[in-house]
Amino acid sequence: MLQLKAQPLTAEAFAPFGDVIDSRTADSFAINGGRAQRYHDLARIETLGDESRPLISIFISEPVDLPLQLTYLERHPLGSQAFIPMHGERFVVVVAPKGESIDPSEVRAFVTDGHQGVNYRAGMWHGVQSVIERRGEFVVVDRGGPGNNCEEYPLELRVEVEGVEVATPA
Ligand SMILES: NC(=O)N[C@@H](O)C(=O)O
Ligand code: NI
Repeated sequence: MLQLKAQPLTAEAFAPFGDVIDSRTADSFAINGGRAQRYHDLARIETLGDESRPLISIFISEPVDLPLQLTYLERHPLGSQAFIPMHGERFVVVVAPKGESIDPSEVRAFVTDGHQGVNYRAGMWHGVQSVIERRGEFVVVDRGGPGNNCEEYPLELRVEVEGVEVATPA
C-alpha cells in the first residue's frame, strides 16, 4: 500500500495537475462602481467532445475518516473538474499525472486550508472528493455530455493528514 502524508496545498505545487482557486492569491479588478472586486478567470474549464457542455452542481459530502484510505484514483478524460468549498471546508486532494497508468512515485497528496478550491485538468488522475472534519458543501464545475467521462485505476493508498480534528459523526 502506498503511504503518503498530505502537504499544504499551494498553487505552485499543484500547477502540474490544475488550478488552485483562491481569491487571496489572485489578481482582481474593481467592478460595480468600486463596490466589488472581480477575481477573474481563476481556472481553465475544459469540455471536450461533441455536444459537451459545462455543468454546475453541488456536492454535499460527509467527512472521510482519517487516515484516508483509497483503493483507486479516477480521471475524467473529457473534461476538467473543479471543487469550490461553500463554507470554508477543508479537503484532501490526491493527484497523479495524466497517462494510461500511474507511477506510485508520482502520486501527490495535499490538504486545503478552507479558502482554496481546486480545478483538475482533463485526464488528471485524482482521488474522489474527500472533505475532512465536517460535512461539506461544494460547488462542482465539470463536463456534461455523451461518452464515458469517468475511468478508474486501482491503487491502494493511505494518506495521513497532520493536525486535523477527528471528524465528529453527523
Ligand atoms: N462522481 C463524481 O461526480 N465525483 C468524482 O468525479 C469526484 O472527483 O469526486
Ligand atoms: Ni472526479
